Parts: sequence; C-alpha cells; structure tokens
Amino acid sequence: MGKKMMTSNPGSELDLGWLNSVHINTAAVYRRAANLQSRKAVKGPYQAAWLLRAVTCIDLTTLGGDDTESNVKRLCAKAAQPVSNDMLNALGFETGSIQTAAVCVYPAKVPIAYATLKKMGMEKKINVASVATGFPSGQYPLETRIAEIKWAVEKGANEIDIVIDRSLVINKMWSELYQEIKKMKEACGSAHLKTILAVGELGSFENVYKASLVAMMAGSDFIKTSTGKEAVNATIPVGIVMCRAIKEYWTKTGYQVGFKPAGGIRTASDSLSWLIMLKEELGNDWLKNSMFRFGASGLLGDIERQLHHHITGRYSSANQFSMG
Ligand SMILES: O=C[C@H](O)COP(=O)(O)O
Repeated sequence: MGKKMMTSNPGSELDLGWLNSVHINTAAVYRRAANLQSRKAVKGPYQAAWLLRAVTCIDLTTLGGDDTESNVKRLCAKAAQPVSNDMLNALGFETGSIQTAAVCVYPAKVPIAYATLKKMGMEKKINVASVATGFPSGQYPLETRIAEIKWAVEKGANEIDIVIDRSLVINKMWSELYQEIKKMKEACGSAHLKTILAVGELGSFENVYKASLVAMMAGSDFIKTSTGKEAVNATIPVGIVMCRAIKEYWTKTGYQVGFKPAGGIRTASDSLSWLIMLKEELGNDWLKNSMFRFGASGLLGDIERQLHHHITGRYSSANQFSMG
C-alpha cells in the first residue's frame, strides 16, 4: 500500500448555509460511542490480521523537542520493518511485506527522514509526513506558516499535517478559516494535506463538526483529531463526530476524505476500537491507509507485544518492543 494509492480532495465552495444547518445530539454521540466500545473485541486469527492492518495505517511519529538525526533514522528503520520477519512468517506473511504508512516528523527532520528512506529504497513505499504551520499551536503569522509548508515539501515531505488557528473556530470565523486552509492546500502542491483540528481546544462537538466541514471544503485530504500535545486528544466520541462529517461531505460532494485520529493512542486494544468505529461509521472503503491513519508514537510496541502473544501464547516484557 504505497504512496500512489492516495486520493486527493479538490475541495468545494464554502457553504455557510450548510454550516448553519449543523446540529449535534451530544447524548446520542456518547450513546453510540458506548455501544461501539461494548462490542466484543476481535479475537483469534482475525485479531492478528486486524492488528497487522493497523500497523500499515500508522504514521510512525516522533515529535519531540529532543529529536535527533539518529532517532529519526531509527524511526525510519522501524517504519520499514515494523514487525520482525519471524513474526510475519509465523502469521503467514512474506518477509518484509509490511511497512507503516508514513513517518511523521518536525519540518527540520524531513531531510534526514527522506534521505534515510531513500537509502533503504523505501521512499516509494513509506510517506514522509511533516507537521507544519507552527505545530502544535499554530500561533504564528500566516506568511511563515505557509513558508514552512513549502520548505518541508521542497525537502521531501509528500504529506503535510497542518494545524489550524483554533481562534478562528472559537470565534466562528469560518470564512477566514476556509481561506487560510485553502492557501495551505495551494502551498502543498502535490503533497497531501492533513488538517489537524486540535479538537480538545475547540469547545464543542458542533465546532468540531463545522471545522471538519470547512477543512474538507478547503481541500483537506485528511482531517486529523489532535497534535498529541493538547490536554484532551483523540477520543472515540469525537472520532464519531468527525466521521459523520466525512460521510456527509462524501454524500454531498462525492469526495472521500481520510481520517486520522492522533494523540494518546497507545494500545493494540485502542487500535481495534478505532478500526471497529471506522468500519461501522464509514465502511470498508476507509479500512486502508489511503483513507485512514493512526498518528502515534507509542502504539506499535504494544501491537508487537500482542502479535507476539498471539504466536507464542506468552506476553513479552514491556521493553522487548520498545521503539514505536
Ligand atoms: O500526530 C501524532 C501525535 O503527535 C502522536 O501523539 P502520541 O505521541 O500521543 O502518540
């Protein structure tokens, strides 16, 4: 599942009438989330297959102030071989057949990420995603936010994870939000645009739904929940709200926009809950990495432990699969 399968959303006119018609039944969202989360977990051989699917949907992320060249290189090596060949073979998969969807780094680390993947011959299989536009706060002039996108694309990023200016949502400045994201989409050129809403800072599900619509109207190829740096990051209820917006946008425009929950997704069991929610809300079309990603720095290790348990019947120590 390489880069070429990605689709692009051309966007549409800003439709304020549509935004004004939005009403969210908060109690119903929580009921739906509780109902989905009470479903029996996927078990047995299906579980291993779902977990491997989850691995192929990970944007393997390092977004630390202390990121170095060597930990970005290690991240790339892990993205190229996220599950050991022994485990893959035991599960009936070919050697080297699974990669994560992307590595996700700060702009300054794009050159080393791209060069490392290229050296490994993996630059066509693994996307280079760069956060941009003053991640994580977005509190920078538009000019420098746009320049950041262009710089990251020039250095090898083919996916750009922007943050929005949350104040535009809080103050319901939908037209300004639309114009900003549209400019960011233009700056991306052929790179895919993933728009981080930072849902934990938007105040209400209604704002999340409206911001999702505006982001899609402005041409976002994915909408993403969080930076991982807010106090509240990805939750299933907010995921349901965003998936409903994606579904409505698809129904009205015919364009399919991807979804990326990010922030605090740490366990194999979390990943299964998200995949179940996705399948129930958007259907099988979204169960692939051209339409769905996990933004996660610490999920892969737990999936590896779960796969190890599936194969051997034993749990490994917490630090056996420490990276990712
Ligand atoms: O976009 C990705 C997030 O920053 C990852 O958050 P996390 O470190 O909580 O997994």
